[in-house]
Amino acid sequence: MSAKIIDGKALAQSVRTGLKEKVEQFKLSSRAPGLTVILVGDNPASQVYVRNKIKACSDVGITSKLEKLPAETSEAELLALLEKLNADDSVDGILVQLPLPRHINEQEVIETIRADKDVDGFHVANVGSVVTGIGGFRSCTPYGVIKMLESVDYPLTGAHALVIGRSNIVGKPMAIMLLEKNATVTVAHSKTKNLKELALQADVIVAAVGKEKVVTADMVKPGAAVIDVGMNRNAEGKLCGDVDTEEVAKVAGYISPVPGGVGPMTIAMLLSNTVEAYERRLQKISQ
Ligand SMILES: Nc1nc2c(c(=O)[nH]1)N[C@@H](CN(C=O)c1ccc(C(=O)N[C@@H](CCC(=O)O)C(=O)O)cc1)CN2
Repeated sequence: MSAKIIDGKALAQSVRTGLKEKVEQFKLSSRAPGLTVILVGDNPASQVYVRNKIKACSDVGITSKLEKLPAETSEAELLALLEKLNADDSVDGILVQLPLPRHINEQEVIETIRADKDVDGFHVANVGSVVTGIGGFRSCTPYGVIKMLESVDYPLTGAHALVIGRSNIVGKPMAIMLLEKNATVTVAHSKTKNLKELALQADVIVAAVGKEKVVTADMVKPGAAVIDVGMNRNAEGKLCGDVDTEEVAKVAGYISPVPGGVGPMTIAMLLSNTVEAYERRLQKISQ
């Protein structure tokens, strides 16, 4: 068997085209949606991701602003900036690029962003809303994974899904979103003893560990959908995911590669959340 590729780059482009049309309509009667991105310090990967987010905003017509702060910025200074942005009516979405320098408490920062401007979907109120099924912004990476599975009409109802990794921004919300789609979900992590046994039972595997070749061909049930969320560098310094893509593709039914899979979808779903934040705010104002 040779797996079908779930092309995140192409899917992200089609999401962005849809958003662009929406934003053009908004601009005819009102203003464009606005996103402020905050980057603290000079982490090279974060600089690339932030640049890509700003460019993606511009491509779909979202007004974006980048607040670049030095690595020595204190937590109090960052929180004060967030309070200012929370109160600014021209700002629909706020995003603080992670990771933050070690002296800043990430959770404190996330909780300071107004939940209705938290387009990353990391605020505890948004996580809680998604868990209870009452709405809220969805964390962009797992939201992108769901869109990728839906794009190939993967039947999630009754499927056994294995999420490998339990981070707050990917693993845990991923499990909830798969559950919402009526999958039977298992979450594996660094203390899981029988990973291979669990993986062989799975119809869907989402690998979000941050370690090369955590998922190998001998762990995959023939025909399974394998979504790679890892972002690692191999021995040659080349970007790779958590899945041994070349070998797993011989067994799986669907596979999403790194690069060109979940990464572009993370940015597309950020744009989608920003547009949603804008629409919700307009609705509130007109009520
Ligand atoms: N505030 C946030 N911080 C971080 C998030 C997030 O969703 N919100 N996620 C990651 C980084 N990230 C977005 O910020 C991100 C990572 C990777 C990609 C991507 O498109 N990757 C490309 C490859 C890029 C390359 O060549 O280096 C791909 O997979 O094709 C997009 C977004 C942590 N921080």
